[in-house]
Amino acid sequence: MTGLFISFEGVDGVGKTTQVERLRDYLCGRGLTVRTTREPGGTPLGVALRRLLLEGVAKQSEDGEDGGRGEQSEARGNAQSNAQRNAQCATQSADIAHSADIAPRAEALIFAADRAQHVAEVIRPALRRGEVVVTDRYIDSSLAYQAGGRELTADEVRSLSMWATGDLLPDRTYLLDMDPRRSHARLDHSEDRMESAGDEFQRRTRQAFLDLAAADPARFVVVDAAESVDEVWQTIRADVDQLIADGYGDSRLRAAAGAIAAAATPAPVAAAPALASLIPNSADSADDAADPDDTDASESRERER
Ligand SMILES: Nc1ncnc2c1ncn2[C@@H]1O[C@H](COP(=O)(O)OP(=O)(O)OP(=O)(O)O)[C@@H](O)[C@H]1O
Ligand SMILES: Cc1cn([C@H]2C[C@H](O)[C@@H](COP(=O)(O)O)O2)c(=O)[nH]c1=O
Repeated sequence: MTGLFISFEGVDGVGKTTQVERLRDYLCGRGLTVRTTREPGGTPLGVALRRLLLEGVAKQSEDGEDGGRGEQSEARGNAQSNAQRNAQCATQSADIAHSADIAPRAEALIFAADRAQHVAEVIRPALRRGEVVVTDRYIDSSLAYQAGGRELTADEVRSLSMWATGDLLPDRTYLLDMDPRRSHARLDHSEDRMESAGDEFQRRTRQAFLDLAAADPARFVVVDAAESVDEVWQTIRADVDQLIADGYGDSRLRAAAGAIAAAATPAPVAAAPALASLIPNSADSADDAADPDDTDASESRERER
């Protein structure tokens, strides 16, 4: 039996984390097991990768010093000898003291590595247990930021991510959309490496998200994130109620559809069985999500995009 896989997407500060928490509380309150998680950083490996991606790597001066960040001695030694080699061969090398910290392709690979670990360690096991997985960012962030923002090709980034995940896509993606200049103003921390990529980068990223949503209306729901927290939540809640009532997920979710209808309807006792009877029986289609290492697994979530 499969669980239900939901992702939240959007540019920085649109309110994803806020709505992930609302959805978790709502579904937990109805007796479902909900696993909330995020990218990058949903696993111990991911936490280390997140630090690299958001804080960047220490710049090396020509004499090999690491700018005071105290990197591990082995890494420093390697970089130092590179710096020395560069100094001897100045015509063929960039000045590493002033080079960009992470190249776009390297960045895409690190996000994909984070996602591969995340799917293997957290998402697939939870879906196999029939849980609801709610992730704060997933593959569409790579398509929007690394393809839209950094201007790698969408095909490259998609192939990389689909390989990393064994083609696992969410059942539903909520795209919280608003002008990044306004959403960034909501942030109460200093900008990280991605957030400080510039207005034009953020504009391209937002547009890429909107293009992705337009191309896959069955998976995406676009929500106006400039509305209040409550208004945004009401839109999501209405959709998730419908999603569950329509029969996504396993029998526990179908049972929950009755509970949700009961909570929302003044005459719940009569309404719940009627709703349950509308939900298709998915006993023969529901199975494990596809696993790159499990050739017998269902392909219900393996959708080519
Ligand atoms: N609809 C809203 N209206 C006004 N403020 C909001 C709204 N939603 C969230 N906020 C506030 O905006 C800030 C950012 O919200 P949140 O952390 O949920 O965004 P996010 O999209 O997860 O950000 P990030 O991309 O940096 O992880 C928080 O202070 C939050 O309370
Ligand atoms: C998954 C993913 C994320 N990003 C970017 C988007 C954000 O700027 C940061 C993550 O920070 P948050 O506070 O957790 O939102 O990383 C990306 O560029 N590509 C990705 O695949």
